[in-house]
Amino acid sequence: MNILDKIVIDKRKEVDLKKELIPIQIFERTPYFDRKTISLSDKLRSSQTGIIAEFKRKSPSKSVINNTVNIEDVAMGYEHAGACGMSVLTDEVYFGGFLDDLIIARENCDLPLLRKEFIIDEYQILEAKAFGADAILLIAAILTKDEIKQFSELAKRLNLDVLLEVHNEEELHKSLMPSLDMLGVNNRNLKTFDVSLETSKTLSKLIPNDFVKISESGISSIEAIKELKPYGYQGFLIGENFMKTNNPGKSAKEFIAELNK
Ligand SMILES: O=P(O)(O)OC[C@@H](O)[C@@H](O)c1c[nH]c2ccccc12
Repeated sequence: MNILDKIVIDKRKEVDLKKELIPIQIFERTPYFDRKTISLSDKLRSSQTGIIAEFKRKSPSKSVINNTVNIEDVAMGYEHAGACGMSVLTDEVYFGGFLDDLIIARENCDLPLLRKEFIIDEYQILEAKAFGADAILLIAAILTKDEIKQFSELAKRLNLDVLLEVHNEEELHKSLMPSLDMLGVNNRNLKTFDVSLETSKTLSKLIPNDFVKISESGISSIEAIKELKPYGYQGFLIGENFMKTNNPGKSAKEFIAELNK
């Protein structure tokens, strides 16, 4: 069994338990549920740099990345740095994140927030809205075509943007549909952890231009971004490169300033 299969099995158990503890109707009565969201895809379309900076404490491929910084400081730091959006990992077991991180980020910055989660149930989409997210991630590798359609249409009804993540041609073909806003190519294979920017380059020409294209993972230099831009990428999702430093906001600021030169 690969790591992705394992994550999905654990996630199913987690979501089933949560559903018993906190019924879905509670989310509809929370203050953020009717909040006017900020569109990440719109911001990326008009951005020069397109950096989506991620808050990630640990990962299955790297174990601990940063256990000391707090999310308040990082959310403020990423906004001050000029990031276009912020991605918040909410999976606890494998990535050391919490759903509360989303609320804390929401209270400390006005960036569009992407809930980075292994979404396998509509419940998690309502939860994302209640906890202040502006966008959700859907991972093609763990969803059927029907699920992608059903989940993305629900997200649209809640005014959440949808980022659909693919890693190969087959996943891309089953996923293209109008209810998606952004198409993300993950340079990291979630089953083997191999990272290659070539994945973004090869898949770019198969993504129609009505979707905002995002290159995800393994981006650690200005050169990488300059290399990817000609392939039509408008968004760049960067986690570890910022989070491995003791001041992720500061390193994002330096990176974005360099990119703007
Ligand atoms: O830390 P990196 O290599 O810059 O990667 C960030 C982000 O792309 C990565 O965390 C990610 C992309 N897709 C995911 C799906 C689930 C969990 C994590 C991810």
